[in-house]
Amino acid sequence: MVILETKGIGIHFGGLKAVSNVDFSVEEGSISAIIGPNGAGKTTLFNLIAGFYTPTEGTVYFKGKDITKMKTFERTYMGLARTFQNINLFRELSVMDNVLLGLHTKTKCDPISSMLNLPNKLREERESRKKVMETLEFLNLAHYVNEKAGSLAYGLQKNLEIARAIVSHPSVLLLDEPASGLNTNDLDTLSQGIVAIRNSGITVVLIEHKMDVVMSISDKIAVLNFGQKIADGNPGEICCNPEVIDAYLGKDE
Ligand SMILES: Nc1ncnc2c1ncn2[C@@H]1O[C@H](COP(=O)(O)OP(=O)(O)OP(=O)(O)O)[C@@H](O)[C@H]1O
Repeated sequence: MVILETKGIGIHFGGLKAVSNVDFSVEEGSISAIIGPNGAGKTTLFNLIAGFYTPTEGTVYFKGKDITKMKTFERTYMGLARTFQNINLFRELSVMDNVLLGLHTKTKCDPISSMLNLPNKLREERESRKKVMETLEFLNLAHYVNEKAGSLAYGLQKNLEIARAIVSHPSVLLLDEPASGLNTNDLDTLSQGIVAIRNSGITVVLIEHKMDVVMSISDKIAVLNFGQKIADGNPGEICCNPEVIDAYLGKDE
């Protein structure tokens, strides 16, 4: 079943067609990748899907519903989560507090209960902390729960961003270049982590330049070039597609 889909989606910035007429669909329970050269429109496509940009053409569907005009937070509430290309943590806050922030869209307590520390507020906070600990354990971060986010090594900070995005157990996780800046040793761990996330029931869509990661874990790959989709298929189909080789794989990235 298709869980996420764009039909004819596009956005123009002045005269620049950053994304143009892109049909992109994601099967529930899969890992999909979006690849393409620098400036091809990958992050812009994510921004259109997540609601950071309003398209100048086309439609976005999530769980069968037209979400094109929905606000970002409404999409998050429906179960669409994302990470950003650059690390976007609260460096002075603890690992626990950073991940707790990822739950704020799902907590139900009203402000008065919060101020008065009413029992339902306390219970909710206990449950939230338990969920955070489970997520940290899942991503091998439990050991760092009380550390400041900014004090963690780069690879752990990237993992922490993923923890914050998945703590509310979204239906779809959009990962923007999760492997950027990681050393070769960390790439295998990242790939295993992404597969484990998918196996836990979260559909994953990633933008990635590291071809080893893309080819080893993706069920489907879509290729963008100059804002347009030039190919999609499984890794075997993509890596021998002449247009893809010409546009991307043949270049040194
Ligand atoms: N808000 C914006 N205003 C104007 N131009 C933009 C904006 N956002 C993106 N662009 C342009 O749209 C094009 C696509 O950018 P985008 O960041 O989506 O590419 P990308 O494929 O993600 O590249 P990279 O792999 O380098 O991250 C680029 O030419 C970029 O400069």
